[in-house]
Amino acid sequence: MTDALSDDARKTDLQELLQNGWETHPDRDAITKTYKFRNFIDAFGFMSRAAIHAEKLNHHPEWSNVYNKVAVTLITHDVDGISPLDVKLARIMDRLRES
Ligand SMILES: C[C@H](O)[C@H](O)[C@H]1CNC2=NC(N)=NC(=O)C2=N1
Repeated sequence: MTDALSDDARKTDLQELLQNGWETHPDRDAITKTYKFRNFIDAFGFMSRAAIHAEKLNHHPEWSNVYNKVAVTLITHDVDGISPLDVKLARIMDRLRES
């Protein structure tokens, strides 16, 4: 169990993610991003690497893949909103995307 993202962290951590291509979900207190890759293998490789981190954190993305795109939504179901775990996983995914 984790806590919802604090008001302070919404002004700092969340803003930083919004500068980096994340968007707030229109209907939920969640963040979304669609990553685009060169091809399906690169997209699936990203998902495989992200999945290992997600499992280690015990925090799992809602995501879908179509060919070279991976659409990600991050939310913490336990708090029905964004928590520090979503910030953590978002940063990891951005880092994996670059490598
Ligand atoms: C019981 C288990 O710890 C919980 O269901 C975890 C697993 N993964 C999770 N993933 C996400 N995204 N949100 C959660 O609240 C969550 N909870």
